[in-house]
Amino acid sequence: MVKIAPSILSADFARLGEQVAVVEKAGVEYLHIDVMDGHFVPNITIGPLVVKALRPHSKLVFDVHLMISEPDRYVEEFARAGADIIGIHAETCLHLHRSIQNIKALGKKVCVSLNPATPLTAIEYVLPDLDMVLLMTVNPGFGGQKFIPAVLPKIRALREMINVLGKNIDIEIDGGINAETARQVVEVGANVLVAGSAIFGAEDIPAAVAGIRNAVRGVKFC
Ligand SMILES: O=C(CO)[C@@H](O)[C@H](O)COP(=O)(O)O
Ligand SMILES: [Fe+2]
Repeated sequence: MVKIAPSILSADFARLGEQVAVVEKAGVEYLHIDVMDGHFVPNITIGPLVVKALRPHSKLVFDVHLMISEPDRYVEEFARAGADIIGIHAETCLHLHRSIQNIKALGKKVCVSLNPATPLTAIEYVLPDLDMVLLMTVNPGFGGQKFIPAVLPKIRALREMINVLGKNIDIEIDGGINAETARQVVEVGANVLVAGSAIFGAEDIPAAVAGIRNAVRGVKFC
């Protein structure tokens, strides 16, 4: 089943708790939390304090997308704050295998993210250790950017790699997802969809969630 992960980057930060409750009630599975440091990406967002503040108010799976340099320095703090899945960028890790093991040792699910230009070979030898791979379909740093269709063959190639392994590894797609692009990425093997502006930017948030859900209903990897 396809999971929907609204990104709070496009939420109203002055009413964050309320907005999380709205998407939770709309039936999404994950809450996608974008952490940016102004160094790895040209934007600064939030840290573990916000994760900790939201945790008692939501039962959603907290999917923390770390877009920060030297993520090893912070993973323990995010784990303690209430992250369920911790995602690190391969581009930020000098010792990717070690960083993955650090997250696993904290008892958290581990995700490795790749920018649009980073090849799948960056994760080839660690893939069996991962719970999820996040493929960026925009350059990281901002919500509301245009989907990069050149990533579609990369999604398909990753699904084929995972099928060969015979393991249950999720493929999460992040950037420019709406009802139309959601369908395109699910057709080539994605099963977790991040959507920020398409959900929190909508007049009717539950209708936007339903629109994405309906667009991918019954769509099979082909
Ligand atoms: O990680 C990021 C951006 O770097 C994302 O999670 C965005 O927040 C997605 O926003 P939309 O493209 O869906 O508006
Ligand atoms: Fe993200």
